[in-house]
Amino acid sequence: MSGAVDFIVSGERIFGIENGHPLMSKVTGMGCTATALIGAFQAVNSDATIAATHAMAVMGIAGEIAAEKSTGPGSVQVNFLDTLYNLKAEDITNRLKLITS
Ligand SMILES: Nc1ncnc2c1ncn2[C@@H]1O[C@H](COP(=O)(O)OP(=O)(O)OP(=O)(O)O)[C@@H](O)[C@H]1O
Ligand SMILES: Cc1ncsc1CCO
Repeated sequence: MSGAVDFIVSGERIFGIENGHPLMSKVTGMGCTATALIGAFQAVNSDATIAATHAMAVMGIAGEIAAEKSTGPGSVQVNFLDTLYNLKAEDITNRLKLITS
């Protein structure tokens, strides 16, 4: 379930990702983008729950970096793609807001 907090729920395990930016909800197709990223992460991680959590962390962190560089939804859309392309491991370690149950 996506939103201000993304919840990844599977059986007994619940993870929350508190990254992202409200402007992301103003860009049509961000949900589909999240689905595509989750699919890509499934291809390289046999733990589907962790793969989805990692994907949403990258989604949210790229989204908040993009939004910080933007003046509205149009620039968020373009900056999101560039931020994803340029994302560094340190961006994830510095910004990750993970909630564990
Ligand atoms: N208020 C918010 N704060 C932080 N991140 C948000 C917020 N709203 C949405 N997001 C982020 O935007 C991304 C897309 O989620 P959203 O809930 O907007 O999808 P959606 O409505 O299904 O999208 P669409 O229908 O446009 O494809 C997620 O990564 C989510 O974390
Ligand atoms: C189906 C669809 N078409 C444009 S946006 C959208 C929702 C997926 O993000």
